[in-house]
Amino acid sequence: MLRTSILFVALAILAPLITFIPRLLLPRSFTTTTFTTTFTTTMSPPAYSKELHVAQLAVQRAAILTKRVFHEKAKGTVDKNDKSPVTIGDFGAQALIIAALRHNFPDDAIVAEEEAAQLREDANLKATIWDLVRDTRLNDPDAEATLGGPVRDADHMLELLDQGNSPGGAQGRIWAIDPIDGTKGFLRGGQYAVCLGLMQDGDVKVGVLGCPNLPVDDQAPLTADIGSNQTDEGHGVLFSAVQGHGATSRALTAGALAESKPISMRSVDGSSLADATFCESVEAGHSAHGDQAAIAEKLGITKPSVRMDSQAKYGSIARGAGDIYLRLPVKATYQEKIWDHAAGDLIVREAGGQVTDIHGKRLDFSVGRTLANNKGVVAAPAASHPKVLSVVQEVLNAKL
Ligand SMILES: Nc1ncnc2c1ncn2[C@@H]1O[C@H](COP(=O)(O)OS(=O)(=O)O)[C@@H](OP(=O)(O)O)[C@H]1O
Ligand SMILES: [Mg+2]
Ligand SMILES: [Mg+2]
Ligand SMILES: [Mg+2]
Repeated sequence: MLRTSILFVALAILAPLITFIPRLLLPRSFTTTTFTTTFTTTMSPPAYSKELHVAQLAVQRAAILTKRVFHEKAKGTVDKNDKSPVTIGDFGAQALIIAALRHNFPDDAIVAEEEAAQLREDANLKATIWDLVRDTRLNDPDAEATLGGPVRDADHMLELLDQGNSPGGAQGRIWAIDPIDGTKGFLRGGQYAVCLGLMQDGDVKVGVLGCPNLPVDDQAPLTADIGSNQTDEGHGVLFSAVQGHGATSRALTAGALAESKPISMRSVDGSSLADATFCESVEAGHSAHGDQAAIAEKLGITKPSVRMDSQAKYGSIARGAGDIYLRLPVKATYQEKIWDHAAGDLIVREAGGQVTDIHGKRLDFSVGRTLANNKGVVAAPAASHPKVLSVVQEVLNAKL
C-alpha cells in the first residue's frame, strides 16, 4: 500500500516535468499551439515555420491593398529619382509588410525598395496612402492579430516605411521586400508580384510571392496575355518555399491561408528543350530580348517567348507552367536588386530548378542591397541548366 502511494506521488511530480522539459529545448518563438500539433507528430519543429506563416499572411494582406489600387484608374503614380515609377500601392504595401515584420520579429533587419521621403514632402500623397493602409486588413481576426492588427497612425506609417533601409550583408537575419515588383506591369494592367524573402547569413531561407493576376490553376497554360484579369475570378496565387522543404502554391485569399499544394518544375533535360517555354521581361530595358531570342533558337526552342512582368516569371516556371527564365543584362553597369530575386530564386530551386547568373555563379545575396557579384539571371530545371548556360555563354561570347 505504502509502495503504491509513493509510486503515485512520484508519478504526479514527474508527469508535468516530462511534458515541460522538451518545451525548454525549443526556440522561444515557438508557440504552444504549434508545439502540440507539430511536436507530437514530428518530434521537431519545422524550420522557419513562424517566419513562413507571418510572411505568407503579410504578403496576402499587402496584396489586398495592391489589388484595390490595381482596379482603380488613377494609381497615384510618382516618379522616383531614378525615373522608375512608384505608385500609392507600392508605398502602402511596403508599410503593411514592415508593420507585420516589426510586430513579430522586432530585431530583424529589413531591406525594402521604397522609402518615405516623397510622402514627407507631399501631404496629399501621405493622406491618400494612409487611407489605404488604415482600411486594409485580413478578414480573418486570428490572421489579422498574427500580423499585429492595424498600423497606429499616418506618422507611424512613415516611420515603418523608412525601416527598410538596412544595407543588407552577410550576417544575421535580413528580410528583403519588393512591395510591388513589376510596377510598370502593374500600371499597364499586367502581371506584378508582392515579394518577401528572409535571408540568414546571406542565404535565402524563406521566400513568398503573391501574384494576384496569375491563374490559381497550376496547370493553366502560360500565355502572354494573362494580365487581363479584371474580376479576380480564378486568379491570385501565393507561392512559398522554405530552404530544404520544397515549394508550394495556394490560392491567394483575403483572410486565412488556403490549402497548399506542392509544386515542381517540369523535368526538361538538355535533350528535350525543343518543347520548352521560356519567359522574359516585358520591358526591353530590363533584359536583352535579342540575345534571349538567339539563345532560344540555338536551344531549338520553337515556341515564342512569354513576356511577363515581375517575379511571376519565377513562380510560373517553378510550377511548370513555363520552363526557363532568362534575364540577360542590357547595361553592363546595372546591378540587380536583391528584392527582385530573393523569393523567386528560392522558390525555383526548391521546385527542382537551378538559378545562376550568366557566369554560372549562384545569386549572391550576401553583399548588400544589390547582387553586385552577379550579372543577369539564368533559371531552368536543374537537369537542363548546364545546357542552357552553355548556350547563354556561347551567344554572349560571340558578341565580344
Ligand atoms: N536596367 C534594368 N535592368 C534590369 N532590371 C531593371 C532595370 N531597371 C529596373 N529594373 C528592375 O526590373 C524590375 C521589374 O522587372 P521585371 O523583369 O520583373 O518586369 S518587366 O517586365 O521588365 O517590367 C523592377 O522592379 P520594380 O521596380 O519593383 O518593378 C526594377 O527593379
Ligand atoms: Mg521599382
Ligand atoms: Mg522589383
Ligand atoms: Mg517594386
